[in-house]
Amino acid sequence: MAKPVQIEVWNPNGKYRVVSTKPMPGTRWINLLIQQDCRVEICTQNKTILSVEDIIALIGDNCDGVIGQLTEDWGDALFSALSKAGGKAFSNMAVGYNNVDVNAANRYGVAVGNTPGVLTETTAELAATLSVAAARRIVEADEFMRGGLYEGWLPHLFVGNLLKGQTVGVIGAGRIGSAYARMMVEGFKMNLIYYDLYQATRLEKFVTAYGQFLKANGEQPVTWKRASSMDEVLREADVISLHPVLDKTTYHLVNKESLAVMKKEAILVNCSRGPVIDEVALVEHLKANPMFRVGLDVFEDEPYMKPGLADMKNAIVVPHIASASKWTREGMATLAALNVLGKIKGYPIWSNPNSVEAFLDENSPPPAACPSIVNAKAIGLPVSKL
Ligand SMILES: NC(=O)c1ccc[n+]([C@@H]2O[C@H](COP(=O)([O-])OP(=O)(O)OC[C@H]3O[C@@H](n4cnc5c(N)ncnc54)[C@H](O)[C@@H]3O)[C@@H](O)[C@H]2O)c1
Ligand SMILES: O=C(O)[C@H](O)CO
Repeated sequence: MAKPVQIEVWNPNGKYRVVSTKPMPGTRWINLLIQQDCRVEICTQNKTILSVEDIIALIGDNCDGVIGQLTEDWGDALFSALSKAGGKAFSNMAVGYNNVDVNAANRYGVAVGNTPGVLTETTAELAATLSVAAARRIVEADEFMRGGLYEGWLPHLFVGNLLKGQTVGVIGAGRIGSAYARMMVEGFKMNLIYYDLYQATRLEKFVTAYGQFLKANGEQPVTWKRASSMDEVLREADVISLHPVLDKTTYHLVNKESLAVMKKEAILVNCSRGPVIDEVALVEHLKANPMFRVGLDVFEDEPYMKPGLADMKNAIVVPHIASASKWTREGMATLAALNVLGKIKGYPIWSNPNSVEAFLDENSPPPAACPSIVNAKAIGLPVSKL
């Protein structure tokens, strides 16, 4: 049994007990819970990643629901503890839920919530930021200036990659991948090639329409192409951004062999999950190809980087901040809380997890529904008709 953990309690006499394993941005998520007669217990322990034992101690012997984090191992042990405590509601404060054993949750009839949609543009904006920063060697140039090394303008100083008219590649053209693709096409007039298991029809229509607009104005139209394989994207694109889910089909999707088919001066960006890239192979590729550049927000062994990565000047590395805007993180907290609250109150599941704006309007009460439950069908939850 882990030692008792530090907690902050809201509405101590609430009928339902909801635990949050981390303090989360904003207060709307707390108010929405306490207004519905929940006692909210927030773990304030100064420990970045809680262990299974820590969370079992938090759950205790009476708990109606838990809001957890992507850094936590939500499997049989935690869902068993939550079920024994009388709880059937869990939500990740994240859209990705590869840290959750959904089959284990199904065995205990626990709903698994996630937070899609609210973080789409914020995440895509960081992927675009890393793309441009890598293309124009911003971090290297900043360090050069701060190091007092600048002696005046030079023709070859920090020459990087032009984006306009080049090809942007997207692996995983879902919500975020499509938003990123549009930013790079509409913002930098790049041509798109994407690979996904499903056709990104809406994205294709946007790019077609933008191309027609440019042509009507006497400019070179942009184009799109759906690749028949991931390698086709890696071979043709100048900038490639990874936005698939992490599952057994995308683990080490980018490896030594796929890196070898990429252009020697290509840019690779990863704002999905670290294990989508074989990071050991990436470090070797960066060492052997100084003109190849990466922008990484996620890492295979977070919070650690594989040996050598931190020394690479052709790598930009940031600590999993792609969804880190105030509005977005407060919205994620709200969606996660409403997933748990909705399950506790017996609400149906929202019919479109790609459109969650109704839950984010601070001036009106949220719909009486769970924004996004990934195993709703498996545990027989009804879908809202709202
Ligand atoms: N770095 C961050 O802070 C951050 C923020 C948000 C999301 N994410 C990650 O991004 C992922 C995507 O989020 P989303 O909202 O766009 O999800 P999404 O479900 O809308 O899109 C994921 C896409 O990946 C595609 N895909 C699945 N397997 C594939 C494969 N083998 N090859 C190619 N494509 C494949 C799916 O068809 C889908 O279109 C999340 O699962 C999460 O892990 C990271
Ligand atoms: O999956 C997610 O939502 C991110 O990794 C955190 O925002």
